[in-house]
Amino acid sequence: MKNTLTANNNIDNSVIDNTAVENTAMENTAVKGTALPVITANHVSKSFLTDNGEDLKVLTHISMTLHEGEIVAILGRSGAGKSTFLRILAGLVPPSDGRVKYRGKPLTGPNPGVAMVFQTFALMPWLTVESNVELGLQAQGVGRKERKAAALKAIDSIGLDGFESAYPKELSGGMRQRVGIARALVLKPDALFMDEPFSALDVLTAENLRQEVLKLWADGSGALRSILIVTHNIEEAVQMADRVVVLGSHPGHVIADVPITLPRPRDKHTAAFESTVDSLYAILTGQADAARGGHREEALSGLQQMFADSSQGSHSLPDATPGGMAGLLEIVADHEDGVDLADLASALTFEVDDLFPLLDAGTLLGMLDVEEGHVSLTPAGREWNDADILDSKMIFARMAISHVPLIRAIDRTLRQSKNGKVRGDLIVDLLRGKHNDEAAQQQFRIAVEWGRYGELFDYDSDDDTLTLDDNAQ
Ligand SMILES: Nc1ncnc2c1ncn2[C@@H]1O[C@H](COP(=O)(O)OP(=O)(O)OP(=O)(O)O)[C@@H](O)[C@H]1O
Repeated sequence: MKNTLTANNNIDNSVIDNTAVENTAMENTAVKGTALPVITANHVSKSFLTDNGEDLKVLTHISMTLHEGEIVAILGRSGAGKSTFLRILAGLVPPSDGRVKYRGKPLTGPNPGVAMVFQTFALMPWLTVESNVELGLQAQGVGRKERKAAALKAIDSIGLDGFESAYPKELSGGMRQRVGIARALVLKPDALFMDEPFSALDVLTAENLRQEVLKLWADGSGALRSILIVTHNIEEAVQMADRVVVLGSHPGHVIADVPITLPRPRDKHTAAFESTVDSLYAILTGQADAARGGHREEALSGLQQMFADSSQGSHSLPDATPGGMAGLLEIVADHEDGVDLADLASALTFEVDDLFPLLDAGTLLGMLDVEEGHVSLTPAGREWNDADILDSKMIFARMAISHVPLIRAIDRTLRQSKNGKVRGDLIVDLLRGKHNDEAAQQQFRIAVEWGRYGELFDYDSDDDTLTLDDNAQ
């Protein structure tokens, strides 16, 4: 289902507001309807065969178009299938279903209009900067002289002048990624694909490089035309993109396609920027909430059913500790009317998406409300925050049993067993019905942590036994 925002006037689903765009980037910016499509995806789906021979559906019915001169960000949580989608558009992986076209022609192999920049730079350590940048041209059979001239120009354009003869190991992370970008630019691609290009860099370096890429895109030289960037960083998406395509998970699907009409260059510290970040955050978390809603109507019957149900919808317990949640609630409680996510993140000097697991855990437990990027305590959250240690454990246990199907399932399994004991492996095996091995172990670990904190049950890893806590009997 498509998610449309109307509350925020910086985001709408109409055409881009031309008057709002202040810099020369406007010439470059696609005004959809007039700009030609460069790459189109039509109902693209993708499944992978897992080691145990099952089909893992990663993407389902994704349609989108990248227009000439446009910057599009694909935003989604880890595992949503963003990189897989990018690789399909680049022609590096075939879709299981659906079609990709480049300039109107169906793709049958690597996309000739695309050059990629990777998170991990992917440079050849034995080659100099110049040779790394020339690689793609060499593969295209471009002559030596021409290759060198083009490489030096690309090196210069991204601020690497003077480093032509250096080897990757002599460069900082930021400089290495500049080489990665130069290597893509030298090919003069119709579309530059960037897969989390700044996420391995420190905050300041990432910010500088983002600005330089935007400058190059806007300078009218034609070095950079369309850009497709994959990111899980909402602020990055808002800073860079004309349009943000938000992917939901399991399997990856489009939940929103949102034009960003903020004037460029964009200032992160304006109210308009922050409210755009908040609105996108609401789309991402709204998706999680909708999925979670499904749990509450479940009628539990039988062990297998209990665990199958406990893994449905939201598909996993967020990896957050009760202590971490308590810490977050304490900070939110300092603000009587709640606090904006962006402010909360910046007060903690983290990025908004770093808070996801804690926020998800708080909302899952019914302790936090997150609406349109504004976080506040629910009455139960306030009660938990104000309680002394003993009461706080009881409140946590109550909320976990009523809101978290997996905790409820373990609690019921223990109560139904004659001696109040159950082997951990049994629970992990049941969880494997819905999760891969690693995720099943992780879910078990988180459930034990939460169950222990609420004094519902305990786990002895030496003999792999879960037991009902004395207080819970
Ligand atoms: N070649 C493959 N074989 C099997 N499964 C795969 C393969 N490539 C990706 N996957 C699975 O597809 C899912 C989506 O992966 P993908 O890397 O596309 O997600 P993502 O949104 O880019 O995540 P992240 O932000 O963590 O990189 C994951 O569960 C991953 O394990």
